[in-house]
Formats: sequence, C-alpha cells, structure tokens
Amino acid sequence: MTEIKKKKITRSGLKEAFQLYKFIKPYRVEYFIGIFFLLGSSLASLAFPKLLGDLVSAGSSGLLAEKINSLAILIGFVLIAQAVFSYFRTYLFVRVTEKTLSDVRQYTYNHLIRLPLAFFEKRRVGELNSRLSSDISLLQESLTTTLAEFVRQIITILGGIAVMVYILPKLTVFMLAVIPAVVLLAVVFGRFIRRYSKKSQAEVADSNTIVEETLQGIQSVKSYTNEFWEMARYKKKTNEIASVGIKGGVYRGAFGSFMVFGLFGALVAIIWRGASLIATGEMDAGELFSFVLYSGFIAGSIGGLASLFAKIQRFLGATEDLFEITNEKEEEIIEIKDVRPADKLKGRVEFKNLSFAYPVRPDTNVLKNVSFVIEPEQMVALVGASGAGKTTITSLLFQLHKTDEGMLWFDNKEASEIPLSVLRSQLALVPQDIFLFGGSIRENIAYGKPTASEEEIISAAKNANAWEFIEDFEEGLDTIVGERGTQLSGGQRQRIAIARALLRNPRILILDEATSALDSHSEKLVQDALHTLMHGRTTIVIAHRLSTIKNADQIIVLDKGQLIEKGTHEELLEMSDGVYKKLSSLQGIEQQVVS
Ligand SMILES: Nc1ncnc2c1ncn2[C@@H]1O[C@H](COP(=O)(O)OP(=O)(O)OP(=O)(O)O)[C@@H](O)[C@H]1O
Repeated sequence: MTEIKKKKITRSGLKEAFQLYKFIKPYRVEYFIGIFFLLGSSLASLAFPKLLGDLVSAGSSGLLAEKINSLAILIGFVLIAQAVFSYFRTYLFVRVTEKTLSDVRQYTYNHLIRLPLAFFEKRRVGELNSRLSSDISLLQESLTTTLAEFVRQIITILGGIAVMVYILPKLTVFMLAVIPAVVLLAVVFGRFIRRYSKKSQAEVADSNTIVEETLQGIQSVKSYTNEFWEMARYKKKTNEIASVGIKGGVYRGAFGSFMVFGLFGALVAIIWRGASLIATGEMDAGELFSFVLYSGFIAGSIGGLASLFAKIQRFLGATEDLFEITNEKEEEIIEIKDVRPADKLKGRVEFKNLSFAYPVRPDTNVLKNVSFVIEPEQMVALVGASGAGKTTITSLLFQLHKTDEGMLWFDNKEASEIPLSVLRSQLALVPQDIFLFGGSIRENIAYGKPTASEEEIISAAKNANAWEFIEDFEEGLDTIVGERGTQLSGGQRQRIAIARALLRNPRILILDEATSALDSHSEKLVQDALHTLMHGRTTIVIAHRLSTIKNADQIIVLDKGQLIEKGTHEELLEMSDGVYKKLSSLQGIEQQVVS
C-alpha cells in the first residue's frame, strides 16, 4: 500500500474534506443518531470518576450501607447505559461508513472509467489503484473511529475540567499547570524517539544492501580482489548502526525515566496538594479520588489528541487525492443499446491535413499533415516502420484523443460532432495483444454485445472458426480462460476476439495484425475468420506482414508520422524508389507477385 501523504490542516483543506459530506448526506439521520450515542457514551464515561469519588466519600464519611449500595447501583446503570450507547454508536457509525464508502467507491470508479485516455497516460494504473484503496480505507477509519475519538477526547478534556472546577477550582488550576505540560513533553519526546528509531532502521537497511550487493556480485568482488575493501565498508556501516543504536538507547532510557518520573511525579504532586487540602477540610478523600482519575483521563486524552492530529492530516491528504481524481473532467459517455438509424455510419473515413501530438509530449507531432479517404466497405492497410504512427491513427478513429490540427470525418460529419458513444459503438478493434477478461469464453465473446442471446454467441463463435475448439472443451462456452486468457493458445484467443467483434457488428473494423506467427493450420483458420469478419464493412488493417494485404483496396505507407505513399499493391510496386517496394522485396512479396 502506498503511504498516504500528510496535509497541513488548513481552512481550504477542511473545506475540501467537507465535500465528503455530500456522500454522508443520504444517511445523515443515522449519522446524527450515532453522534448522539457518541455524546451519550462519552458523557457516561465522564461521569465515572465523579461517581466513584462519591462512592469513596460515602464510605469514608461513614454513610449508611443503603446509600452506598444505591450509589453502586447508579454506577451500575451508568455502566449499562455506557455499554448500550457504545454499541449503538459503533453499529450506526459502521453502517453509515460502509454505505458511504460503497457510494464513494462507486462514484470514484464510475468517474475514473469515464475519464479520457489522456488521464491514464499521465498516471500509472497500479499507483492509481493502490492510491484509491489506501485512500478509501483511510476514509473508513476516519469516519468510524477518528471522528469518534476526537469528539470523545474533547468531551473528556473539557468535561473533565468542568467537573473538576465544580469540585474544587483551586486544585484544578494546579492540575492544569502540571498535567498538560508533562503530557505534551512526553508526546514531543516520543516523536523524537520514533524519528530516531527510523534512522536506525534506515542504517540497518543500508548495511543489508551492502551484503546483498557483494554477495550478488561476489564474482566481481573476488576478481577485483576487493574483499578487504568490502570488509572495511561493512565494518564502517555496522559500527555506525551500533553507535546510532547506543545513542537511541540513551534517549529511550531517558524517555522511560521521564515517563515514570514525570507522570508519577505529576500524580504525586496532585495527591500531595490534595492531601493538604483534605487536611484543611477543603475537600474529602472521595473528591481527591475523582480528581486523580480525571487527571489520568485528561492526560490520556491530550496524548490521544496528538496522535489524532496526525490522522486528521492524513485524512485531509486522502480526501485531496480522491478529489483530485473526481475533479478531473469526464468524457461524455452515454449508454447505448441500439444505434438510431439516423446515427448509423456508412463507413466513410477521411483524414484531412491532420496533425497530432500526444498530450504528454505536446511538442512532438507523431502525425504530420496526414490526408486520406477510405470509402465505405473498403479494405485499407496501414504500413510503416515501428513508431510510424499506425496505432495513433486507430486511437484517433476511436477518438481516444482529441485531434488538435486538421480534421477527421466520418461520412459527412466531423468526428467531434458525433457523440463519443455513438461513434465508438460502431467501431471494433481486434488488437494485436488480445485482452481477454478472466471469466468464461461466453463472457468474453459477449463483451462485444452484452445483450447477445445464446444463439447469437454460438453463431459468432462459428463464424469466427472458434466453435470447433470451444466444443472440444468439456465445459464449452463456460470454459474459464484464465487470467488474461492465458489458458488458451494465441490462435484461440484471436478467434475469440474475432467472434467478439462479429457480435458487435461494427461499421468500421480495425485489425491490428498479430506479429507472432501461428502454425499454418491456425493461421488459415484465423485468416478465414477475419475474411468473414471484414465482409460488408470498412476495414483498416495495421499490417506487419505484407502478404496479407495484397488485395487491399488501398495501402497507406507512413514514415515518422507522414503519409509518404498511397495506392494499391500493384501501384506501389511500380514506384521505382518506393518504400513499399523496398519493404516488399525485403519480405519476399514482390517475387511472389511477379511469379
Ligand atoms: N500514449 C502515448 N503517449 C506519447 N507518445 C506516444 C504514445 N503512444 C505512442 N506514442 C509515440 O507516438 C509515435 C507513434 O507511435 P504509434 O504507436 O502510433 O506507432 P506504430 O506505427 O503503431 O508503431 P508499432 O508498429 O511499433 O506499433 C511513437 O514515436 C511513439 O513513441
């Protein structure tokens, strides 16, 4: 889990965190009842020292057993009330927190999945994921315990002081002069020691690195006869660890003594002062007993507040991270069941003087003034060296990135005029690196059309030449494909992806031809399936092996983002100095055509 950064407690940070309230709002009644129980349980525990003191006073002043018993019964009732309040407080807070978190999770995920691709190119997915999970579990802690602790501690401190003032202001002033100072010193001292022990851990880690490095590179150590140099290096580091450790021991010893001396000393001081007040008749033993207990409570709460402070800072950091994501602008995505006839594309595509740079590298145009037209139902191949811009063209077709210069048309509309979901629902991509989800074959095929019937799925599988191997599996369509489809062969995965695209029945199909060669039988099955898939729609193929695109209606050759040649296979071969011609002869295609 990634460590969550702390954020200073500022007004704007708190205001931002307050945005969370909109998620709690639907459950606010329960939450406020929870706060009521929290107040109740805090007040009940606050009453204890007073009641216990009364009990001691009753005993020491020789009151009747009846009075003593009724006080004990009252304390019993307060105990029960405290238990009941605590139970309902926890129950209600957990209920509200779980429901709120589930809403926050859904809201964040729904938002995240609607963000444009450019966002994901800026952030690492793994980081985003762990960020989200650690931020959200921190919110969980904050909503259930941090707030409750905070309220309880404030009530304990203020309420405790109020009761003490009520009992005897003089001794309260004395207590306030002693306890907070001791506790705050302890907190500061404690933090210092924690930092120190972190330093010593870091030194130990460094020494481990030396051992690891030298053992891994033992051959180099020996061949350079550097054993003695390494021994000296390790000796120096381990001696440093020892001296840091010894210094730490000094501080830790001092801290222990300080705690005993300071806290017990404070207690002794209060009891000493109290005893002299009892002697003068200003208070009785029971009241002093209450005082000592309240002093303990208050000391604990001041210490607790200090650690809560760090938790609140982390909570603000977590909400800031979360809102950083949810404040990002979403793509306009709508749910599409069926494309309206008026929105149906014919499949004509036109790039007009289009230039494009990725948002992460705005100064480097990866497409430069590219223009071409693809007529409906044509098969067009994109050819070019690695990095030429072929994949970029396909991402622009999907409008995964916005184009900045030039135009991209679908039929007679500019791409930006077509709602994203309407456009994307009529496109399908069969990528090179096929991504299957971990579920069954059925789920993977149906991903192309989640509403597809069993017959449709089977028919798509048959047309994709996939049915044959699916049938051979004992569990047929319900066969689990393994994480990312690893339990299937490359050719099988491709045919499933083809079946998925067939189900989608797109107007424009984009094929990123797989580079890894299949055996000739699978290759034929895949090629045949692809032909079925290409039939009756515009197809754009990113071709790596030129043998598969000889029959393309048009071949577009790209070089470093520029369109350098365009034509049919034969036309391009006629260009005497052509890049395509050279590529073909490299791949041995020319000869095949000529022969
Ligand atoms: N998401 C991205 N962000 C920034 N630059 C990118 C991104 N994707 C690709 N590029 C750059 O854009 C250029 C074109 O890449 P593109 O993937 O379109 O080439 P390609 O022709 O498909 O290559 P290949 O055949 O290797 O897949 C390359 O220089 C690449 O480094």
